[in-house]
Amino acid sequence: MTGRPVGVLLVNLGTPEAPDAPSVRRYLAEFLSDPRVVEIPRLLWLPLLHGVILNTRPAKSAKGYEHIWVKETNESPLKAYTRLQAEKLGALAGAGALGEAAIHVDYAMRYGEPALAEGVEALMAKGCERILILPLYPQYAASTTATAFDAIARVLAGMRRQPTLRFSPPYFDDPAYIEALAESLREHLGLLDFEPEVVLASFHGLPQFQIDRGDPYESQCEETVRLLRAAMGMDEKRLQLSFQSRFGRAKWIEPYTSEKARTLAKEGVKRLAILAPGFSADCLETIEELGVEIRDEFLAAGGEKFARLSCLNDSEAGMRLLASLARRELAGWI
Ligand SMILES: C=CC1=C(C)c2cc3[nH]c(cc4nc(cc5[nH]c(cc1n2)c(C)c5CCC(=O)O)C(CCC(=O)O)=C4C)c(C)c3C=C
Ligand SMILES: [Fe+2]
Ligand SMILES: [Fe+2]
Repeated sequence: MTGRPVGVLLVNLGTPEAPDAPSVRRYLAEFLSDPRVVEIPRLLWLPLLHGVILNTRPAKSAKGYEHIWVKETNESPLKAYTRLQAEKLGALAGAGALGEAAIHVDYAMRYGEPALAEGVEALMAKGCERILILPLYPQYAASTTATAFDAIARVLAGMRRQPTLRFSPPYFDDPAYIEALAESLREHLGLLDFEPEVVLASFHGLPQFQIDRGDPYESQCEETVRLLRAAMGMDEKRLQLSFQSRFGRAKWIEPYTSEKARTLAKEGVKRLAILAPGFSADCLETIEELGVEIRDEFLAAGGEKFARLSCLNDSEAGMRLLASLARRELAGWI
């Protein structure tokens, strides 16, 4: 290892500290107060958020988090997988997989803990004057990618001696991403005791007006699926696309995963597998929403076999992807 150390900070969305209503309330309050996430005028939104949503949603969501909580390490799956991704990427870097420089890897959350400021400061304390910020969002949305960069810029705004930063771009069409998804999909389909007639790629949804205002998110999801179809040799009927996790009453981008699953069952599809290529780690939205709610809807509508396939998480394919992204974005620094 030579030269001054370089830092890599993996950034994910955020997650509660405990599976109870007060912790979920704190998390949702921070998340849903972000004007990048909810683009409704503050004067209308804040009374609704504090008067209704934060009094009802936390208790319901806490039950979901309780189901999926990782008891051994006392953290949510999202945090557990993101931490493992950082640890494993650090080990890969230590073994020279990213190049010859000393590379420190850490992770942080846009909302909640560990905070972005903590992550940047921890890397600086290890001597990193150059830091690559790598948001774990394959597709760009203002509500995820842009708000992470906004928040990092606010962290630096308070510093006398700032590090030099690079921001990693969205990787929706990166061959390493498509190959990791294809490898993971092949492996998981091979483990099933049935052959799905349809594989559904379900992405987190967005309000339609955010797309209308210029978010490239929907077209990037479509491009990911187009490339994954090509890599898998699947056609449009076999590998389909939908959007989940609608929140509130506004129109979100369609088709909705819940409607899609029911429609497929009603059209006679008996065996369905769902993957979530837009999530780099399994979380409430994949384990509970897809694995329980959507499964139940599919089976209730006449489906017979259902499988939810894991996200890339800290799998070998997933780690190869992160190493590939980091190696490319660190070019010239290492
Ligand atoms: C209010 C609107 C929301 C937008 C816009 C939004 C965009 C968005 N979110 C993710 C990824 C995740 N979202 C997660 C949870 C979650 N998302 C919203 C709302 C919006 N998301 C809510 C209210 C919640 C909480 C769910 C609940 O409490 O029931 C998560 C999971 C976090 C976890 O701890 O498990 C992820 C991940 C993306 C990628 C995205 C835009 C593309
Ligand atoms: Fe979300
Ligand atoms: Fe949800």
